[in-house]
Order: sequence, then structure tokens, then C-alpha cells
Amino acid sequence: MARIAREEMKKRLAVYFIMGSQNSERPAVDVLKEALDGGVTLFQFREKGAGALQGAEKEALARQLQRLCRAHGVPLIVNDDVELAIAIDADGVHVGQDDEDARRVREKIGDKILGVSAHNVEEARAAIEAGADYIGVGPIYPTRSKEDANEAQGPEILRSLREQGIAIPIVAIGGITVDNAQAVIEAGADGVSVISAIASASEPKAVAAALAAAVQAARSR
Ligand SMILES: Cc1ncc(COP(=O)(O)OP(=O)(O)O)c(N)n1
Ligand SMILES: Cc1ncsc1CCOP(=O)(O)O
Ligand SMILES: [Mg+2]
Repeated sequence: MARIAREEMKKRLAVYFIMGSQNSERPAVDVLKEALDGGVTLFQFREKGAGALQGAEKEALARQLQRLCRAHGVPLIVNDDVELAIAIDADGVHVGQDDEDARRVREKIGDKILGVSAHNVEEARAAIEAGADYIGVGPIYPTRSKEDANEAQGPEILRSLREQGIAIPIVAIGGITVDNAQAVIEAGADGVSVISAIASASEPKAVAAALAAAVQAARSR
């Protein structure tokens, strides 16, 4: 298997849904199924925070969500837990600045997708050097889904990274909704990454479809 091509990665980032069992009062499998039906293009399993599953229960949920993703032809990325990603043969891993070193993760996962969080141009350049396939940039807007989130930087950070020559695929994250999705794509992101917009929606399918339409509209401007 070869590393994912840049253009394919950009397409996959369009509507990147992140969720763990703690993000919805409904079963994660039900929410994910509806979101996939609505047009989610990439999924991240992020089992983290108060009440998060551990050990065998966490792995069992990951495998259940993986079956759904595979049935829809959507890659599954595991957040933080490199060993779990390897154990279930996930499609990739996402790590942040306080997680396992990205270079070391690349060595462990071979050609799987590697996503790295970056908050500035130095972190973006280091992620590229380490072998990232995409970077996650945010929070763009205020978020209530991550306890230790940095301050929101606004879409200007995306514009600034592009102006400084950062050409790697970028997904914007943090406080993104159907209403502001177009603005972040126009500022330079290839896609939008959301937790609450879909996980807390009464109709996850409709929100995923609306996000896909907003990204598509902004891309074709
Ligand atoms: C797509 C994407 N971008 C950023 C993050 C945040 O990663 P990190 O900073 O490691 O924080 P946690 O999510 O681990 O709390 C992400 N998960 N996904
Ligand atoms: C994991 C993460 N990293 C930066 S912001 C964030 C949370 C995004 O969640 P929401 O889409 O609900 O703001
Ligand atoms: Mg992390």
C-alpha cells in the first residue's frame, strides 16, 4: 500500500466527522450511520474525556464503528491511540502536539494516514517534516467539545498558513457549523472537521449533507 496522494487526501477531508461515545446521548453507532448516509467523507474515533470507554470496551466500539465505515467506503482514523489503530488495522492515526511524536508514529504505522494538529507555521512545517498527510488546524471558533483547547484563532490562521507556503492538506476544526463552513474553506482549508455540529444534531444526516453542500459550494467558487 502506498501513502495517500495529496489530491485524494484533500477530497477525503471534505466532511471529517469526529466522535466517541461521550459526544452523544444516542448510541454512537446510530449517529455515525446517519452521518455516513448524509455524506461524511472521513471519520475519526476519539474516545476521550469524562466517561470514555477503556480497554476491551473501547476496542469493541472502535471495531463496530469501523465495520460501518468500511460498509460506506469511508476511512477510519484513530485519535491518540496508536496501538489501537494498529490492533484494529485502522486507516490512520491523528496525533496532537502533546501526543506521541509524529515522526515516531509515522515509523510505526507505515503508509497509513497520519494527521497532526498544528496551531502555527512552525508546527505545520514540523508536521510536514515528520510525514503528516494532513494537518488539523484549530480551534478556528470557540468550542465546548475539547476541555484543553487553545484559544480560537479565526479563519485568518488558515489564510496565514497558505500565504506562508503551507501546501499540505488542511482540515479546519473547532466550532464549525453549516453557517461558517464556507468561510473556512474560502480561507484555505480543504475540509471541515466537526464533533458537535453532527453528534448533537437531532438529524445528523441532514447536517452532514448540509456541510457537504457548503464545502462543495465554497470549493467551486
Ligand atoms: C482533525 C483533528 N484536528 C485536531 C485535533 C486535535 O488533536 P489534539 O490536539 O491531539 O487534541 P485531542 O483531540 O487529542 O484532544 C483532532 N483530534 N483532529
Ligand atoms: C478535537 C478538537 N480539537 C480542536 S477543537 C476540537 C473540538 C471540535 O469540536 P466541535 O466541532 O464540537 O467544536
Ligand atoms: Mg491528541
